Amino acid sequence: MKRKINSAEASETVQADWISLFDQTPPAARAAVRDLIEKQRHVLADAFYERMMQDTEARSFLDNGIVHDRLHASMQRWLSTLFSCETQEQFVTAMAMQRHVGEVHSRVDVPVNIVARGARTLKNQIGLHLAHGTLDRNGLVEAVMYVDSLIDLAFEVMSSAFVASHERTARIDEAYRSFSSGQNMSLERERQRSALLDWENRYLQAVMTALPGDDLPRINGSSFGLWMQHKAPAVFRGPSELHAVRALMRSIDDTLLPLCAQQLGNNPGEVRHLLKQVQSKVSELKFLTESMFERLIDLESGKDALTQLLNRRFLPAILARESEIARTEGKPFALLLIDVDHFKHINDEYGHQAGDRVLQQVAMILQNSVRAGDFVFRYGGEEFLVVLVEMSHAHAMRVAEKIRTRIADERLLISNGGQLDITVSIGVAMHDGHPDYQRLVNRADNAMYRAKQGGRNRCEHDLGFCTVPA
Ligand SMILES: Nc1nc2c(ncn2[C@@H]2O[C@H](COP(=O)(O)OP(=O)(O)OP(=O)(O)O)[C@@H](O)[C@H]2O)c(=O)[nH]1
Repeated sequence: MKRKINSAEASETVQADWISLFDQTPPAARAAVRDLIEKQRHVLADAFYERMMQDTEARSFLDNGIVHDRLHASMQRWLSTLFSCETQEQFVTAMAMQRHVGEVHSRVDVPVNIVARGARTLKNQIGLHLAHGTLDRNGLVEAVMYVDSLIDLAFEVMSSAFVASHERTARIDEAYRSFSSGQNMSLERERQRSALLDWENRYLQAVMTALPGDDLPRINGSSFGLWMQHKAPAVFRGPSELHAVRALMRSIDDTLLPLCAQQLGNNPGEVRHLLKQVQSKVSELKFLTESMFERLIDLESGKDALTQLLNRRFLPAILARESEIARTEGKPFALLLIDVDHFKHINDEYGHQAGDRVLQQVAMILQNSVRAGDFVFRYGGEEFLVVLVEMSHAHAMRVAEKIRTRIADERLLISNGGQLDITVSIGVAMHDGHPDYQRLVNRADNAMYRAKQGGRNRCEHDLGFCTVPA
């Protein structure tokens, strides 16, 4: 098990590095830097912001009067605090300041690369000022190295606080998401269906009874609208449909309702026309909402709706865990990537429904060909992925071959009592100790591709760096 370094140990290392930097840098060089910073901190802060404002990415975080004024003062404070450290106590205070800055950056979501760019800018600016000062060549080198190392130390502390805070936020976000989506989603779907219907009815009633210029009920303020704006982003994790839902609601509220209100009592023909437009937008809203809920319900259950196999959602977690077991307990695993041959032809010749039935039967054969501890996924349209746990290469090849022959021998049923012979191509890859599981999937994919190239209805393998005998 990899031992994690805790933050106390990490800050001890930074402190030890600072002490040795302090000891190695002659007092004259440190004093020259400290004096320069005290005299020029305003100029340095100016130059820093001027440079960062030229940067499109950075500008979006700084382009605001209050932020600019406050940050300008904090930048000067930051420079003074960091470069005036003479005692260990002052250094501890300076490092606490770096942690605080890292946490603020995480809350504001300033990307680390922008902070690194800022650090580089500052080093540059201070270096230029030093170069124009009175230090001799040696003194200049010592002072520049001191500035670089001290800013690097500050950046290191800032980054580790940033990462820790980001991880905390991500965990909380994830917990909130699971909590939100863990609620009964089928029930929530019903609730939102009826909330939308309820708004539609209220709107229709208002159109019948309201007088010209009266306000019509806005969809954004309805129970459906509020749920979509505030809860849906956490539940659906921001799929593109959600943007479309919001755009539709905006166009109803901002365009159609005001036009409709103007025409009430004046122009019944125009009101009818607008009503139809609202109804068509509501139909789109219903469709989008249904498809978001449907996808979520499938995903949450971890099951593929057609085959009842695992969907891809848990694949990264399962492969990461199996890689860990293989690494720590020496229990290798194998991956099979199985692709139905000429599946497009089956769809074209016998129809999509027949294709679906074939996929269901292949899924059943796969489930019945592996042990209870193995994992079977629907990986893509007509692609399946099997994780064979605690498996030698020779054994994995035997399982692959068994699956291939079973599928080739079985007559699959399609509608109207028809039967079909199909074959599959299989790529086998053994876990070879590489920690990146995507590489393992790619290797199985390459082997499967070779099986296709080699004439289909066959198994090919990829051993990677594995030394297991075949
Ligand atoms: N019936 C059905 N068809 C699907 C599903 N998912 C994907 N497909 C179809 O599967 C077909 C895959 O075709 P291709 O990728 O060309 O592969 P192929 O015809 O199997 O050819 P080879 O893999 O080269 O042997 C496409 O026509 C997809 O539309 C599904 O859920 N049901």
